[in-house]
Amino acid sequence: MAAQIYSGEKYASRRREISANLAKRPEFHDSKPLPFMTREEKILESSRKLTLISKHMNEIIDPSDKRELYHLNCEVLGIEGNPMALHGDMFIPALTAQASDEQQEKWLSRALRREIIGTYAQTELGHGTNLRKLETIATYDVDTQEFVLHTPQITALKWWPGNLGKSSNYAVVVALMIIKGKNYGPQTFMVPLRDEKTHQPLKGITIGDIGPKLAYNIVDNGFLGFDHYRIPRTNLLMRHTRVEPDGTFVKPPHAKINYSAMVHVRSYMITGQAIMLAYALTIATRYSSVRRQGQIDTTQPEVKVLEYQTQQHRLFPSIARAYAFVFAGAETVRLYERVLQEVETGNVSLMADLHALTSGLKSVVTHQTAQGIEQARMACGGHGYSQASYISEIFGVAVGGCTYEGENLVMLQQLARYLVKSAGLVQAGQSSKLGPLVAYLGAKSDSTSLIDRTPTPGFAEYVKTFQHIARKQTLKAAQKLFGFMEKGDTREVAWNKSTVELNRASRLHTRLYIVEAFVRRVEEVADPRLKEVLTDLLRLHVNYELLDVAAYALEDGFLSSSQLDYIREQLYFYLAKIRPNAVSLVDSWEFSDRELRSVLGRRDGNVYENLFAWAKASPLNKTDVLPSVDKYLKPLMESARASKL
Ligand SMILES: CCCCCCCC/C=C\CCC/C=C/C(=O)SCCNC(=O)CCNC(=O)[C@H](O)C(C)(C)COP(=O)(O)OP(=O)(O)OC[C@H]1O[C@@H](n2cnc3c(N)ncnc32)[C@H](O)[C@@H]1OP(=O)(O)O
Ligand SMILES: Cc1cc2nc3c(=O)[nH]c(=O)nc-3n(C[C@H](O)[C@H](O)[C@H](O)COP(=O)(O)OP(=O)(O)OC[C@H]3O[C@@H](n4cnc5c(N)ncnc54)[C@H](O)[C@@H]3O)c2cc1C
Repeated sequence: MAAQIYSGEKYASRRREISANLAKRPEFHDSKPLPFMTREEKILESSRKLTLISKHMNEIIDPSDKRELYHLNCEVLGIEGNPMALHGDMFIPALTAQASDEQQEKWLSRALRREIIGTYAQTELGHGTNLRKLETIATYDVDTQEFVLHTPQITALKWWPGNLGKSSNYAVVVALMIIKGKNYGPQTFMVPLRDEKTHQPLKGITIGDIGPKLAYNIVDNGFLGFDHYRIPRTNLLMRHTRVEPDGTFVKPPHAKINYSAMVHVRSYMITGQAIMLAYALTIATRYSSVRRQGQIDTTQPEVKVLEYQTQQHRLFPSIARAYAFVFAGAETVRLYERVLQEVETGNVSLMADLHALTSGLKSVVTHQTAQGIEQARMACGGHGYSQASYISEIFGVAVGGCTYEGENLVMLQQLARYLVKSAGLVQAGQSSKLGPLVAYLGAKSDSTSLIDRTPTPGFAEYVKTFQHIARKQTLKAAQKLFGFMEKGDTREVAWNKSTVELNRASRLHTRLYIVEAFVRRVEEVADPRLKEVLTDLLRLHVNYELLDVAAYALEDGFLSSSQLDYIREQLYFYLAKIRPNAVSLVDSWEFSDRELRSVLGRRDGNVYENLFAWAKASPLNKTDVLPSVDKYLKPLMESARASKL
């Protein structure tokens, strides 16, 4: 099963080897539990381990293999980030996709050798979503052939970029490019921030950390201001866009080609989110198979809480989603790598499809992941609320994904633009022009769903039902938009009046895609035992997801209430059928205890002993009487006692 999750036996077994190697190297392990450390201690500890990784990486992994590096980072550094998180996630991808060969020789090679540390500085105090209204300006000075970076007002301060505050000495900065008074929109520049030897900020740069956040606090998200700060013309990233010495602008082959670093993260983060969801479910499912509370048969001992149907309903659909997301994530990464290669040859034809797909997936997956993690926390009762479970940190890190790389409701609208165009083609009788991701929009629905109308409905009946729902909602939302426009609204006003419906269409389209990705993967599985378990999980998935969106199919009679009853019964049947395999389904992700960092979710199942040992190690228990008691509580009690006398 691990080979299914990790798209092949090779990587699955490499993960095991890497974990086994690290188990023998105590210097790579957390020196104490992360929840017992201050933010400063965590950053120090993470930097220590980062240095070890840089020194010994070649002995443990193939550093050219992104996935091996990712696993090494998960084991050693964990999810709370590290001082070079953005260096790998965005700085290097931005240089790879946007720097010219010459620029890559100068900077990318140094970045890859970790001679310099960089980040991606785009968002500002006043603007994150609307990139065209960024306020940092890069004005071209033809005389000196330099760009002058400037922060004209407080809202123009860069704000949020990861590792900008304290760790990075370079950044890929996004600024509005002005040449001879003309605004050429957001462009990307390579900008030195700190002296390479002293790490002091360079003259003209104001820089610092933005303070603690909900989670992800090892990362020093930062602020950055420029005071007429000059960089050479050749620091504009010029793989696709160019500015000649005389200020002539040479257009890229696609207007949004500079957004590639964002598309990179959106493509990879689907897998990252699946893994965080699986972390939380591993903890909650293991704990639920140890925790005993209450009885189902009063003549029998107390049961494991995993026997309760409600507990299964709380956890198992999310287990299925974690599998579905990791399968969908593998597809997005493949498409991203393909588009990256094609763009290199000047072919930008798939950029719009990739952008639409990743915009929808990032939104739906992060939202459902956060929901699933929070349910997993609640499924652990009181102990879920303790940081010993580590689920609150997993939640905090994962839920950030709803905001970063494009606020979810905004990104759903990006997909909606694509769907509306596709609906326009259908309306114009040009369905043959629809791309493969939306070809279903041009098909005709059956009059009713065939679920429960054939002896054993296959996945095709479910897929058709999801297609019917997504198609109906897309065409309806597009019609609403077109209707407002016909009545005289501008497109923008009409759009704003239709966005709740349009975003619904985007979600339904994306959920259909996720179901199809799951079906595609299960169909490929050859091993019959594995296929049976995955088929059960997929059946749970399709029934659960369909119930969740059934209102759309009930309202036009595509599904009847008796079919809905059938779907509910199927769901309950598969909850029970999956129960014996539930622990194996989460164990198949093969997370080591070190990677999971959860006292509650350890493989040995000794929950109570482990919790007690953890509590005893809490910094508060170092002494029996705290200074706060000596200083305040004792005098308070003493004076209360004295006044009674
Ligand atoms: C196993 C590995 C796991 C790895 C896991 C990694 C986890 C990493 C963890 C943590 C890292 C966190 C790092 C976070 C970083 C950041 O947050 S960086 C900042 C991100 N910011 C955003 O995402 C901003 C969102 N806003 C936008 O993207 C844009 O403003 C916009 C909303 C897309 C609008 O852009 P713009 O105003 O320029 O657009 P318009 O002029 O209106 O044009 C819209 C048309 O452009 C098309 N478009 C937009 N983007 C793209 C694209 N990228 N590619 C192709 N086409 C694009 C869009 O479709 C419209 O086309 P149309 O007119 O034909 O409809
Ligand atoms: C953990 C984390 C890490 C980050 N790392 C980085 C980084 O490394 N580099 C970087 O540059 N940035 C980074 N960011 C910033 C992040 O990309 C932005 O916060 C994000 O893109 C959202 O933009 P915003 O903050 O401007 O939200 P806003 O756009 O102000 O959103 C506020 C509300 O307005 C709504 N809204 C906005 N526009 C529209 C619209 N057109 N239609 C309808 N509703 C709208 C949103 O849906 C939301 O409900 C990070 C953020 C976080 C949380």
